[in-house]
Amino acid sequence: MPSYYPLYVNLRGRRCIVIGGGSVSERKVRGLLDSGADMVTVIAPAASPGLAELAAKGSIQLLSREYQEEDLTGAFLVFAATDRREINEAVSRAGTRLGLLVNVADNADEGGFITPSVIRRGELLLSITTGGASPSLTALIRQELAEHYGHDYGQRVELLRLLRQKVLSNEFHHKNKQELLRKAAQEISALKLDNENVRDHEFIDQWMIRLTTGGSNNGV
Ligand SMILES: C[C@@]1(CC(=O)O)C2=NC(=C\c3[nH]c(c(CCC(=O)O)c3CC(=O)O)Cc3[nH]c(c(CC(=O)O)c3CCC(=O)O)/C=C3\N/C(=C\2)[C@@H](CCC(=O)O)[C@]3(C)CC(=O)O)/[C@H]1CCC(=O)O
Ligand SMILES: NC(=O)c1ccc[n+]([C@@H]2O[C@H](COP(=O)([O-])OP(=O)(O)OC[C@H]3O[C@@H](n4cnc5c(N)ncnc54)[C@H](O)[C@@H]3O)[C@@H](O)[C@H]2O)c1
Repeated sequence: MPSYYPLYVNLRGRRCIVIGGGSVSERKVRGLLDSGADMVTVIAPAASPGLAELAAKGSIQLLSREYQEEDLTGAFLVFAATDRREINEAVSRAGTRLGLLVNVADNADEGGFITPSVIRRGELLLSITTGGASPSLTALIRQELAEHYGHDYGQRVELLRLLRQKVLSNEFHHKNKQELLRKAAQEISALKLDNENVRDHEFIDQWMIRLTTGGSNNGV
């Protein structure tokens, strides 16, 4: 079994080619779009209604024909997601020869990367994999984590980003900035939040005062 190196990739401006247009392809395409990919091409003689709709909206380019090797030219990521073993294998071989990362939907070990299950809460991005051992267990764990890390985590992270910018700014002087930031993360992860709080700069200023004076945050 291979072992995997996790990383988060910025796909803006990078061509992602998906060969095959069924339900697996559609899931991968939606994952790409959710990640900010803006150059997604799907190649398949028949595409799912969802993919056709994304193409009609201009979110993806859809080429309604069979795969040819030249399709991989200029790709950054490649997904082999047809229902034909020999096509997926050919895509994987051609892509690997070109030095591209290929995901193979029906034979994980043949490809260069696998796709994890994902939870997005603003900038918080959790990903889970079992390395292909059990995609069903992966989906189950995602469900459990999604309940634990609710949608308010997006706000927590946004607030912590703003606080961190302030704490790290040149105007702010404190002997232990890292300790302050750890304390803020601990306290904000335990706090009840609503949208208003995050936009309110007074709220952040109050936090700054409380953090620097070591006061309790219960009243914020
Ligand atoms: C996480 C998720 C992300 C995504 O696809 O976006 C994902 N599979 C998901 C669901 C899912 N996939 C399958 C089932 C049916 C039940 C079952 O078979 O268990 C379910 C469950 C369901 O649908 O609920 C069938 C299946 N999957 C793969 C094979 C081929 C093989 O084993 O080689 C077959 C058999 C095909 C056949 O029957 O022939 C292969 C892969 N699937 C992966 C990812 C990669 C490893 C992930 C890991 O192990 O952690 C890997 C290795 C390669 C890759 O695709 O990158 C997404 C969950 C989304 C979510 O809910 O969050
Ligand atoms: N990795 C995963 O998460 C996962 C999950 C379930 C199934 N699978 C596997 O993924 C594969 C695809 O599953 P699906 O449910 O999306 O299948 P599907 O039957 O819904 O779709 C297959 C697609 O492949 C296209 N296709 C066939 N020949 C082609 C060619 N020569 N060039 C380009 N496109 C071609 C078809 O037009 C169709 O759009 C299967 O092998 C399945 O076993 C993977």
